[in-house]
Amino acid sequence: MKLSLWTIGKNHEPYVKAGIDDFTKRLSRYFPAEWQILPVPRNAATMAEPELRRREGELVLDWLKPDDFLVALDERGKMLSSEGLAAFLQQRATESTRHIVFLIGGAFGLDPAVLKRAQLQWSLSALTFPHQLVRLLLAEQLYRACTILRNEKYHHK
Ligand SMILES: C[S@@+](CC[C@H](N)C(=O)[O-])C[C@H]1O[C@@H](n2cnc3c(N)ncnc32)[C@H](O)[C@@H]1O
Repeated sequence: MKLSLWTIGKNHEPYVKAGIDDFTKRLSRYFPAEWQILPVPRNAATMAEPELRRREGELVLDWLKPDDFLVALDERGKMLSSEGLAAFLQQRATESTRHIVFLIGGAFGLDPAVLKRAQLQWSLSALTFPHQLVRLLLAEQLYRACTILRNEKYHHK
């Protein structure tokens, strides 16, 4: 099962890049994992928020393959414990999901059409985080979930 981590916007900022690289490398020991940074639509600066969200949404829907399992990160989504995330990965692997796409939205969040396409809308917290920090949290939480699945010493309760 492959894990893709998609985000819209700029490259990883240096203040999070080292951590993202580290956790993504660790995560790759369990599942093939890669980042995809989708480009911001042209003329984004001149677009109103709903238009930008819609254009970004079209891009995402274009990139997705029909059998991709989409997890949209959204603060209004379902909250999971780390054990819950581990159970989710286990279930997807058991059900022979080939590819999970974890999607982080741009500055104005995700388009309703993308949220509708998602099989899971996942909230990390009721707080709103900047998308650069969400990248780091996502990589770390996926790695943590994998260590839980393998009973490895990383996650302490
Ligand atoms: C700056 S936030 C966008 C906030 C936007 N105003 C909204 O209401 O969605 C950028 C992206 O980071 C992710 N994000 C931020 N906080 C999050 C949270 N608590 N849980 C899950 N994802 C979050 C989401 O994918 C969001 O689209």
